[in-house]
Amino acid sequence: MAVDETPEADVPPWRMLLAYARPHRWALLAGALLSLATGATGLALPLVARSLIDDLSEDRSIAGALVLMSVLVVANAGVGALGSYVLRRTAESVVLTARRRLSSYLLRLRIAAVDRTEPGDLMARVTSDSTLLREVTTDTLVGLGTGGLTAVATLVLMGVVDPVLLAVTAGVIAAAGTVIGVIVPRINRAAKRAAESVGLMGAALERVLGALRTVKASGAEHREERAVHAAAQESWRQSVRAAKWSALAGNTAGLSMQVAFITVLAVGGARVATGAIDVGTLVAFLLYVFYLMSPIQQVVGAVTQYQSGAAALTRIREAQLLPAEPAAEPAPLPEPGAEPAGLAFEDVRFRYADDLPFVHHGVSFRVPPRGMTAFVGPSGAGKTTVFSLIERFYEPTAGRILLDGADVTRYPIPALRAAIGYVEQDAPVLSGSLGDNLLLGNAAAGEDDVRAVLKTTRLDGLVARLPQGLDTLVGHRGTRLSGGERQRVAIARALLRRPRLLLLDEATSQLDAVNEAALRDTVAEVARSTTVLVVAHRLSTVTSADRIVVMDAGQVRAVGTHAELVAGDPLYAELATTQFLAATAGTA
Ligand SMILES: Nc1ncnc2c1ncn2[C@@H]1O[C@H](COP(=O)(O)OP(=O)(O)OP(=O)(O)O)[C@@H](O)[C@H]1O
Repeated sequence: MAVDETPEADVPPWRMLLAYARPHRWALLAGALLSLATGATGLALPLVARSLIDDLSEDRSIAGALVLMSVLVVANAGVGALGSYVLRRTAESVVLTARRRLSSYLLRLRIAAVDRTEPGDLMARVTSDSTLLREVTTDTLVGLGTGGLTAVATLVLMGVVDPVLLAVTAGVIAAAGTVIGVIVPRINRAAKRAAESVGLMGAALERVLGALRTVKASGAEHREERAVHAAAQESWRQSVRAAKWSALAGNTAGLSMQVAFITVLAVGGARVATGAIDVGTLVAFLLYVFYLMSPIQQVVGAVTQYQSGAAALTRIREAQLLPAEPAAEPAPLPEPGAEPAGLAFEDVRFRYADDLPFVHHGVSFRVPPRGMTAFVGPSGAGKTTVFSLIERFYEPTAGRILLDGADVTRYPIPALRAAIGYVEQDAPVLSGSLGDNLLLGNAAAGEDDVRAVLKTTRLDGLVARLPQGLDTLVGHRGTRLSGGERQRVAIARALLRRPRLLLLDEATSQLDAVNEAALRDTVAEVARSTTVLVVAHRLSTVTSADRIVVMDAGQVRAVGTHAELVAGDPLYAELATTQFLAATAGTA
């Protein structure tokens, strides 16, 4: 099953719904047929009732008609139950299809797109918006199909019984249809706003729960609580508004059928009096009017329910229109002993968005395979951005990035990333176990590899201390670990990928002196067989680097060794005496 079907911007929601339903069309058809069979057994009841009345008035036995009626009632209940089970099951499958496609798509979103969205809102699109498709599938697709067909069949039978009374009924239905036509757009607007508010509530909650310590430390619970409550309140208000209009539409349909009933009774009574029709025909017609109520309600329900589904589908489509990376199979990780990669930036210009200033103004440097290169420079100089561009989280506006002489855009993204181990500055650790975190980038890593990497990153002591060892749960974002442990987990994870190119965005003050020294040795060891790039904040890192790239305001201003740069580059000399020494002072 293709999961990467990106809907075009102008695809109407109903076509999206059909696309989601397509894989389940046979089950849907079976459910619809069962519903129709339920309707048909119900539809036969008035005819049997008429023959029962005829039998009565002509003094014939009614036993046969009674047995037939009982059979129809039982069949109606049995087939009805089976039909509704099949439909509910199919509706859940449609929701599952939508959730799978959307979640797969979200995982492929470009980082630039994610930068501009709220994760909580995206989450709401997968969780709550997709749920709305359940009712839409049963109520709209099937309701419209079976309700519509049943209504048409009923109207045809009514026409056979008495065309005049049918005309009366149709007139009343048309008047009600006009009123409902005015109401429907209002339901649509309210449903859309309600869904948006649920998204806002998700975003507000994610914002707070994702940084609860900061919120508490800032004493901002009440303010944040207000934001969440305001979104919840708005969702309530809009849902109530949608419910009000839906109820009005439903009642209009119900009322129209009662009006039709009374009108048919009056007109039909007159026709019986004039002898145009007999009482049996009037009773049969009235039963049809009564019977028509349910499919008409079903059709109106389908139309009103579709409004919230359309709102949800629009929001799902919005998410699927965000730019994503092409779908591709994961690439195999490098073989042990694979050659390290050379890297070059050629006059790279880059800005994070069209309305933002340039961050890189023509960055050029060349890093040979093997060895360690440190990137230094003032905060905001664009060092981390170098790494983001190598990983192709973003694409340069101009210039080229070459890996082993080939433009990085020539590699499939998974193949490019398979060659890279990346340790981000804030050393993110995912909720789950310590083991899950280590194997995140290389699920196939063997026990020996894990043991060796735990030793190099000095995590072996920690794992031995923990009663559950690698199965220890680390909490949301690894909050149950210390900052230094988190960083070492992130490094261990990157090393287990056997990278040809290791990108290490050094945190400023996460490691103690012992661990820092150990890590420096590890990185130096790795650099003997791998290309290592470090955004360096510590003097110890830069002094052990083979070369240092000094960046300032989005450009490379100098390249050299520590001694060369201290002597030759005033900015570097200043950084060396202020920033690096200050950063290492606490850990020395
Ligand atoms: N995702 C983003 N969207 C928009 N602008 C960004 C984004 N990430 C970084 N920037 C901007 O780009 C500039 C360079 O950021 P970068 O993280 O590369 O700096 P840095 O040299 O690594 O700084 P530091 O040493 O403080 O980590 C900064 O001015 C920052 O505001």
